Amino acid sequence: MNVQEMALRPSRAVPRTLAELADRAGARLRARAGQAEPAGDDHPESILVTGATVDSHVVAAGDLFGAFPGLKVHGARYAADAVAGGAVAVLTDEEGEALLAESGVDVPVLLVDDARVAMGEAAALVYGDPSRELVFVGITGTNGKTTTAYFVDNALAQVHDRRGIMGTVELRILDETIESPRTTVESPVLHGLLARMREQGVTAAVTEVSSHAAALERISGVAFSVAVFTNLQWDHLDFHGTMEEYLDAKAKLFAPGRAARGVINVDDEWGRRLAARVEIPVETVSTHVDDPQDADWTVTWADVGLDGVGSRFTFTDPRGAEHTAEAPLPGLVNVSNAMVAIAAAHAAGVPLPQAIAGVATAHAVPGRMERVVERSAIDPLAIVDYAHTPDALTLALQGVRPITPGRLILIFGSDGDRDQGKRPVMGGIAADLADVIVLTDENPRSEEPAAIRSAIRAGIERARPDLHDVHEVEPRVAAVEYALRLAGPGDTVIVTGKGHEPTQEIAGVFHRYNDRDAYLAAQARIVAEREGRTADAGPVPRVTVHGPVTSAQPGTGESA
Ligand SMILES: CC(=O)N[C@H]1[C@@H](OP(=O)(O)OP(=O)(O)OC[C@H]2O[C@@H](n3ccc(=O)[nH]c3=O)[C@H](O)[C@@H]2O)O[C@H](CO)[C@@H](O)[C@@H]1O[C@H](C)C(=O)N[C@@H](C)C(=O)N[C@H](CCC(=O)O)C(=O)O
Ligand SMILES: Nc1ncnc2c1ncn2[C@@H]1O[C@H](COP(=O)(O)OP(=O)(O)OP(=O)(O)O)[C@@H](O)[C@H]1O
Repeated sequence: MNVQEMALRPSRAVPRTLAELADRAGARLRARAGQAEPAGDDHPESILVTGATVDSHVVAAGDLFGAFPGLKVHGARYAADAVAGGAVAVLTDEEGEALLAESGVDVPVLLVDDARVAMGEAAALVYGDPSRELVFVGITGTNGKTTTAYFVDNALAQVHDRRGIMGTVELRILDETIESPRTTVESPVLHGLLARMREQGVTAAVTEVSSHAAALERISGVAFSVAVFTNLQWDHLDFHGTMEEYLDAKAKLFAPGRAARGVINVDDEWGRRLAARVEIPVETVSTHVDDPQDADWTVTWADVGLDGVGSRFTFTDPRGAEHTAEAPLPGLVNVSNAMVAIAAAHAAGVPLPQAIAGVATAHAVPGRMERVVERSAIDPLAIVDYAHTPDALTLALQGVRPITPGRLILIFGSDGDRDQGKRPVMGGIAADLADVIVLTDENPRSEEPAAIRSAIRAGIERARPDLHDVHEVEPRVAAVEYALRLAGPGDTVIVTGKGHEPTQEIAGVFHRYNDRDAYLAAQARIVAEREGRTADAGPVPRVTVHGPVTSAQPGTGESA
């Protein structure tokens, strides 16, 4: 176990017996795989468990190892490794039990039908049900989870000095932060982290809940104080199949027993469907001034502001009283996120004036509408954003248009090994809403990068048949610099898709890469050249200009 992994658990756990775990998880207890019900001296019910994991790489002495079918392989295949690492028992399903028997794994087995659900319950018990002892807010939705989570965290800060946050960007306890492996960690890690938080005096925490996490039962055993839904947009259909199934996954967060109460944004049809079907007490939120929905919290007026910093808005609360509030990031989507965060923080016990003040002063969220180069008399505004779905891209570009006197220059691509259908759609959106497109790579993963770009280009071409102002540039680090050099002071450069991500995955290899760092390095070279200083040699761009360049005058916003 390395230092980072150790930080994901409490330093001490009250030992639980296998009998207690079997009871909580609804499991049958076997002395070993393939054996009938235990009897006599062979009975393992008093064996003590002090931790839980589903990953043989991070097992600790005294752990319960959860083995369930993955997408590639059954976890029971790694049970022998886990036992060698100190696991004292394995929780698994029938298929797993057969695999354990085959490989001669000789520890007691907790046998269940659904090992993912049971593992969450067992881990919750092992770590003492920490989610029940904190104010714990879970946020789901296709877009806006991270932003809303940071807004809620800032609102909670008004009344809770000691907090934690778990999501795509980081896992943070007080001031200790580590890179997050994914949006929502596996259930034993979630319970372990919460237990560590409790140990450190944390009284309130927020987590993002991805639809994968809900579908794969990573939130099993968790009790949320407040469950929050932002929106449902086209994404992840490669995993969920249909939008209905996608909504079903999100709805798990709102199940009775899982969350005490809910806050649901009903701007979209999916939010309205969700609000209509959940059984827990729910407050609804409507944030679109021009398409108001019947809701408890309603945004009545919003001014996006032209300074690029944020927006002011007014809203009515469930009692009908009107309030003025601020969203600290640009674009109407952030009015939505701010409104939802205020309602969520209020539902989590933060008095309304403090919730409003906390959200208004939320710090920059890494990689979400993050301004990296500020506009000046000589420089463009340069923004990093995480938009990687058609709707998010539309909203991001619409959000920056009002703060762009010149040209809107978009640098983007699309992920490999993920939903392919969105590629041409996003190309079409870019063609409609950006002036200049710098098409590049995102995380190609195992796919051929040129093929991904070509699928996006097909969508661009449908909307912009002459492909004017479409530049294809690789690698991404060079595309960022290329776009920045193309831009003049009135222009806005926005790079979307990777947000805060610290790596770029190409052909199975994770290379250290970050959009913000790419901007900063490029800008440093541009400034050095401007001042006649020697700059390091920047990345070499491989460029294809696909059509006529019609807006060559940097910064004027006018076509040549
Ligand atoms: C689709 C998905 O969620 N896959 C996750 C899943 O992988 P898998 O089913 O292929 O696992 P597997 O390799 O078959 O292994 C099965 C079991 O054996 C265990 N194992 C495996 C190998 C080993 O040496 N030892 C070991 O113990 C694994 O921990 C696992 O429990 O279980 C693995 C172990 O927990 C995860 O790492 C993996 O997440 C991968 C990295 C992933 O990319 N997940 C994405 C899709 C995801 O979850 N994304 C959402 C956000 C989506 C969004 O909103 O953008 C997220 O919450 O991050
Ligand atoms: N409420 C919203 N509705 C639509 N798009 C949004 C909203 N909030 C933010 N976005 C856009 O979606 C991008 C991702 O936002 P954010 O990271 O907050 O969402 P997320 O749900 O955490 O995404 P992911 O699960 O992919 O990490 C932002 O960079 C922005 O472009």
